[in-house]
Amino acid sequence: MLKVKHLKKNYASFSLDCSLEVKPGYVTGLIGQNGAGKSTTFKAILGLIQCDGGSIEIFGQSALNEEDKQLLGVVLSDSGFSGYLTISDIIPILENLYKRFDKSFFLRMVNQFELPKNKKIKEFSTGMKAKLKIIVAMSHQAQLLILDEPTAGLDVIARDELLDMMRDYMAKDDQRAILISSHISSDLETLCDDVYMIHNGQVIMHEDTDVLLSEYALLKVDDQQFEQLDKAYILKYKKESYGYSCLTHQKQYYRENYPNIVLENSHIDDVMTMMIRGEKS
Ligand SMILES: Nc1ncnc2c1ncn2[C@@H]1O[C@H](COP(=O)(O)OP(=O)(O)OP(=O)(O)O)[C@@H](O)[C@H]1O
Repeated sequence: MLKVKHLKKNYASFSLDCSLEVKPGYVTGLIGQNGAGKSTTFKAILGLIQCDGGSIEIFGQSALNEEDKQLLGVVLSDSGFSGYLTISDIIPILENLYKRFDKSFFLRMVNQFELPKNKKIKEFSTGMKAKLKIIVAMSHQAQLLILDEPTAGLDVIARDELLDMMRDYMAKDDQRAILISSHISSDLETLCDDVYMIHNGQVIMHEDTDVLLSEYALLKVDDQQFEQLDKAYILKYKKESYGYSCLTHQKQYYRENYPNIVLENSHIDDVMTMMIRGEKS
């Protein structure tokens, strides 16, 4: 559905070189620190900024045509309707923009999230604006959703509701897909099928979320255990006050061969931190 190969964008003090793929039926996450290049990647995919190299294939083509734009739902941090409009004002705009705009779904979601229909959007709270953007992106039965930090600024309950909404959206059609970025790794862990980690404009890891959660682990070892440890399956290690923490993608190997070592299940945040701050073994 979306294939990005060595997408390049150069700014004065930043260079992006990103490859990723989003398959039909998949929710793919893009995770990275502030300034890692997530928004630049999303904007380049959408043709909103000029690329300096690489290729993008979206819906089997190298550029988005008008027809394909109907198949796309987008949330960007700096996108949205004029703050002077109300939800009632934007309904006819959406009807005009999208052939498959589903007004009853849109209104159902607006009611579910208790968004006021006749209040100017500029008077909405951050969370209300975020909810409206996602509802708009989902209301025309798009095949691919590209969501840059859609849950930013939302409280736990609202985030949960929106994650459920994304799951429902996926469940309705097995050819749909979502590319989503988030700072909140728990969102990605429960929603995404696979995750790309981006750092300084480079993809430093791509893994299925199931594998990440079931086969990756942190070993906590003292200096002596570290010396004796087979490092064949240690991706990164970091010096700690007690010795070392080591990231492995072969939890079972260390569980079987080093039964006395403390082994902690890792979360996406741990893996990300180790991949960025750890030393290569
Ligand atoms: N128009 C621009 N001109 C110059 N530099 C830019 C421009 N847009 C982005 N950058 C730089 O590119 C880098 C990546 O920015 P980007 O917005 O893609 O990061 P991000 O991963 O989305 O971060 P965040 O999570 O903070 O939104 C940053 O160093 C940023 O300063």
